[in-house]
Amino acid sequence: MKQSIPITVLTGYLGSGKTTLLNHILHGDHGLKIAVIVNDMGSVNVDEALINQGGFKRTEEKLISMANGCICCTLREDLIVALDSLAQLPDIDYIVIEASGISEPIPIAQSLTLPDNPLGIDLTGQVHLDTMVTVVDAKRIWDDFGSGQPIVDRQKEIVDEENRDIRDLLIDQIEFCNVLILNKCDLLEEWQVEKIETLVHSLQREAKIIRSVRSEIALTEILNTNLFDLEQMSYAAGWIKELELGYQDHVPETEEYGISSFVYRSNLPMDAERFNAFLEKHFPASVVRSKGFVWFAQHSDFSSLMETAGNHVDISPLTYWLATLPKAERMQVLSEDPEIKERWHPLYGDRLTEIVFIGIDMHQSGIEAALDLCLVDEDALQSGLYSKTSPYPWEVSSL
Ligand SMILES: Nc1nc2c(ncn2[C@@H]2O[C@H](COP(=O)(O)OP(=O)(O)OP(=O)(O)O)[C@@H](O)[C@H]2O)c(=O)[nH]1
Repeated sequence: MKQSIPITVLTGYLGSGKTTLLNHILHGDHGLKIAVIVNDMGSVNVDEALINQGGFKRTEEKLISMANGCICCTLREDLIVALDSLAQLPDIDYIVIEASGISEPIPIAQSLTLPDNPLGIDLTGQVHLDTMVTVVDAKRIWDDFGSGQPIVDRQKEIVDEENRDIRDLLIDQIEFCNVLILNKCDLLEEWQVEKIETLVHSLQREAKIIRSVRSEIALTEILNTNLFDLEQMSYAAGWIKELELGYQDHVPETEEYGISSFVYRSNLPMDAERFNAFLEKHFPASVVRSKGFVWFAQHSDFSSLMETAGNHVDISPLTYWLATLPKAERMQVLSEDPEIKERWHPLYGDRLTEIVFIGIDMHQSGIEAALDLCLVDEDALQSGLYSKTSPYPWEVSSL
């Protein structure tokens, strides 16, 4: 008889280090054939692309991407269907689910453990929840709570459901897990990490707390741990509350916290200096997380990955545009991937800027207008009359 497949769920706030951890797992020396479900709230699943870049295809493992919603609410049924279909595959040893950064962990655990969903699919015996992991950005916790009011006092204050904010989501994610990874410890001093560890421990007494940099932890801490125990977890206050409310009554984060997302797209390139000035001087505080691919006029042969998480900005060269590859190679990829072919621009090929913004009460049109001002226009591009200077000292050979 086929054995039930264990599942590890990775939750954690936007930009905490879940994808970094997932890539660490996929490159790990565990000998497991792992299927992965990646969930992104925006309509473009950037994580999926990054995981593919990270060598996922090489391992020929199974990746299911769920975008434009959250597996704890709008995509909950899709998650159940996906797990049901993965369980039918003959050679999967393990499933890792990366939840979107705004997912609440309890409804996800519910979907995996309770047989009474509206689809009538009973996952019991096919898959089981092995470990709930929460990745926490230690720097963010420090900025949000560490230097000011103690986190436990804030928790006591949270009595009015109408006034829940992002910090409550962070607390929910901290509270409901078996393993808590305190990531980005490199961004704090030792005494600060100690303080944060104490604060987190005051909220979460059961979970194992592991400090990390770039989510580098021993994989035995989060795979096949057998730590998830439904009965024990049922004592968690939030879990009981959700159970009482029932399956359908989970309030989506969009309503609960005023979170929204949109994708900025352009077929024209960005001017690197103007884009950099936007990031450094005019980046709106309402954006909690952004992530995407940028075409820079000054670095036109390859795409760049830009991402922001809180106050941190990361921008780096990623990979050559298909349009720059030799014709035979390009035709080969295009014949295999009709989606790229469909989006192919007659002049610029697959070059495109595509950035997902997730934030709270964002002024979308204002952000779009600011980004439009960074574009190099068609005439300048055609004539080559645009600034060639860039603040990014990238060597093409490093790709
Ligand atoms: N300094 C520092 N940066 C880190 C660390 N771990 C991850 N990062 C960076 O933080 C950013 C976010 O990391 P991700 O792994 O994409 O975070 P995520 O939780 O998957 O983000 P979402 O999918 O948007 O929720 C990236 O730029 C990472 O390179 C760390 O330990 N230290």
